[in-house]
Amino acid sequence: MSVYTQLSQQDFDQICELYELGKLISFKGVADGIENTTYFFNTDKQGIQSEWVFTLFEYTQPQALPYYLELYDHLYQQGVPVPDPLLTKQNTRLITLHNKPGAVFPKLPGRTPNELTPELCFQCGEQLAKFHLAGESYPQQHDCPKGLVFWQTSVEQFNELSEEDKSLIKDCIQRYQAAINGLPKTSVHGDLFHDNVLVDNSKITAIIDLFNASYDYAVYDLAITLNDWTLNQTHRIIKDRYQAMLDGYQSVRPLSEQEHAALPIMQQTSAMRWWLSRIDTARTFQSQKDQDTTSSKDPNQMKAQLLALLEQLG
Ligand SMILES: Nc1ncnc2c1ncn2[C@@H]1O[C@H](COP(=O)(O)OP(=O)(O)OP(=O)(O)O)[C@@H](O)[C@H]1O
Ligand SMILES: N[C@@H](CCO)C(=O)O
Repeated sequence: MSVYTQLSQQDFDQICELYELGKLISFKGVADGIENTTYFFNTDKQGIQSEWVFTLFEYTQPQALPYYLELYDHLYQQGVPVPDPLLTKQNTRLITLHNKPGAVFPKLPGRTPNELTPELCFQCGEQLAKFHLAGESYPQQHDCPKGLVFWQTSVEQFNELSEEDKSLIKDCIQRYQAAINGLPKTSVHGDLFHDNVLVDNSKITAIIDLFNASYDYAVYDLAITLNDWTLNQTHRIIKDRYQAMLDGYQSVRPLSEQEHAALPIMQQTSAMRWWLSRIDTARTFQSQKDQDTTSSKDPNQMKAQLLALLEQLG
């Protein structure tokens, strides 16, 4: 479920007016995604029909939105295939609707990939490395709200965690802290799971959902991506996919020796990070939404991933 706020024809007429998009043809809510309300809508301006995406931000911290939207634009200008958020007549990228911030993006071609072939993993690695290189010149820096401080606090506070879970997490945090000194940082996507990529004709056409982006370690971002794209259902590494993603990444941005050495602990950190943030999301849903929470993802999958990665990577 990803339509938390029901939008009407009047809302879309207002959006068309604010962005000078011409006449509304149709609109429909999008059933993917978790955190935001997403709609597709079509317009006609002087006979030219266009497709758009409207996102109403339900949970993203409003003060961080300019950072994300300008990052989209920065990456787009450098040739990374992200949708460039539209400017309104007033030259802003954000509008307010139902007392919440919202933005319009061009609807890019393609669909979430069904099959993560080694060829697609190679392309994803290439695109991520291009993202990291382009991200180096982005002037704004933003810490990930789901970073070290969040891990340290939530491991103490979440009563969903057993004592054994807590020591597993604390051990992971310690090893992360020992590995990071001197690792290069850049603007990272932070959530390049395969459902944040669109594919058309076996080619990646878009990278979407930059709302977990931050200034962070490039190799940590690669680890997040590897964990989603190159592990099987029981969290075992699928070697040809894993190697293909690393090759694709390094064809654009070779990893340093230190980054290579840090990769296993970064993969474990990624599993730990999503374990904690999935618990956090489930808590937020329970406290703020009187509705079906089945769309929030299972935190225990990430605990299992962490355990499997510890077994495989040491
Ligand atoms: N610019 C775009 N072009 C085409 N489709 C898009 C675009 N942006 C979003 N979508 C579609 O809308 C869906 C939901 O978008 P998005 O992933 O941003 O939502 P979300 O609620 O933030 O998701 P998440 O759970 O990953 O945080 C995507 O899976 C994709 O199908
Ligand atoms: N990709 C994340 C959801 C991000 O909103 C997860 O699998 O938990």
